[in-house]
Amino acid sequence: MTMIRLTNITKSFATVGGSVSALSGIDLTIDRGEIFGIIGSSGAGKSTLVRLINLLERPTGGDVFVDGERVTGVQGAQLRALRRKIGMVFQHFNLLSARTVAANVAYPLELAGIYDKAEIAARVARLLDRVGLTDHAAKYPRQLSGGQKQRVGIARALACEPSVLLCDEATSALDPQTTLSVLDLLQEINRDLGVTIVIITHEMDVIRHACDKVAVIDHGRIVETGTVRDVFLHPKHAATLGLLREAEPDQAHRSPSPTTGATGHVARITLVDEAARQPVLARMSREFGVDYAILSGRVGHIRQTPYAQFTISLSGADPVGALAALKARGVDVEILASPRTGATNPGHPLSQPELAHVV
Ligand SMILES: Nc1ncnc2c1ncn2[C@@H]1O[C@H](COP(=O)(O)OP(=O)(O)OP(=O)(O)O)[C@@H](O)[C@H]1O
Repeated sequence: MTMIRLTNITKSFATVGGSVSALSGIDLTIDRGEIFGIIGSSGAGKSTLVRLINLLERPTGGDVFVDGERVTGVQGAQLRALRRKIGMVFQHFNLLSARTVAANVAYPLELAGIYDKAEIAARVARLLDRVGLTDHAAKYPRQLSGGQKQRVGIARALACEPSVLLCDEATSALDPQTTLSVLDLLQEINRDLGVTIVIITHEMDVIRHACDKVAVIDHGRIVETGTVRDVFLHPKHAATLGLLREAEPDQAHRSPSPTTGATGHVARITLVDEAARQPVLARMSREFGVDYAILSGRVGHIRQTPYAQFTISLSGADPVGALAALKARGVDVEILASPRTGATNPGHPLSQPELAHVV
C-alpha cells in the first residue's frame, strides 16, 4: 500500500539571477514499510525532493500525497499534524546544544503539548533504550561522538511515533563503521516499528546496505528507479554508472569497458542469493570444455542477500553451448560481445534479437 506519492512535481526557486529549476516531472511512489533510497550527486535535487514530502518546501507544480491524503496545500493545524507523522533526521544532527540528550529527545513531545511530564519521561526512556543511549541521557551533545549524536537525532525524530522517517544524508558526516551501525539501527526501526524510511544519499554503499528500492535523481529528474538489486546489478543510466564508479572505482563501470581488447565471447554472469554460493563457473568450464578469464568482478551483499557478478571471456570447445546451458538453468547471462556477430556492447547486454543469434 502506498505511503508517499509525488505526482508530476516541479520545483523552481526564485533567485536574483532568475528562476532556478530544481526538480521537474517527478513521479514517485513509496510503499508503506519500505526503506526507499534516493540517490544522486551534489545538486541533483535530493534535499529539495525530500523536503517536499514534509512540506518544508512547497512544490511549484504537482501534488504530494501522504498516507492516501493530498497534503500539497495544507496549513496550520493540519500541517503540524503532518509534520508529527513524518520524522526527519539531518546530516549535521541539528541538536540543541544547551539541552541534554534526554531533553533533546523530549523537545518535540513538549512542543506537541499533548503529553504530561510522566508520559514524556517514559517515552524518552524507551527511545533512548531503543537507540542504545540510556547511559548518556544526562550528557550534552558536545560530549557525544558523531554516531551518538545521530542516534539522538533518530530518537528525537521517532518521539511522536511517526509513520515516516526522512533521513537527509544522515550518515554523510560519519565514518564508514559508524555509518554501518546507524544504517543497522534504521533497519531495526523499520523492522520493529514498521516505519517507512526514506534515505537520501550520494553514496551507493548506503543504498546497497540498507534500502529495498531506489530512485536515481539527476539534474532534477528521476532517471532510474527499481529494486536495489536491479538498479545496482543492472544499472542503465549514465548517472547511475557514475555513482557506482564512485563506490567501486576499479570495477566493471570503469572506462574503457571490460570488453575492450577481449577476444571471444564476453558475458556478464550475475548470481544472487543461493546461486552466489555455487561453483557455477567451474562446473560450466568442466561440462562444456571452455576456459574463461575473469575480466571484472563484484562480490558482496545487497542488504543481507549475497551476490556475485563476473564479466568473463570464454574460449574453447563450446562457449555458446555453455552460456545457453547457464541461461537454461536460470542463471542471469548477458552477452556483451560475440565473435560471431562481431558485436560488442561495452558494459551493456546485447538486444534480444542479437542475443537470440548468439545463444
Ligand atoms: N533555496 C534555494 N534557492 C535557490 N536555489 C536552490 C535552493 N535550494 C536548492 N536550490 C538549487 O536547487 C538544485 C538542487 O539542490 P538540492 O540541495 O536539492 O540538491 P542535492 O541533490 O540535495 O545536493 P547536495 O547533495 O549538494 O545537497 C541546486 O541547483 C540548488 O542550487
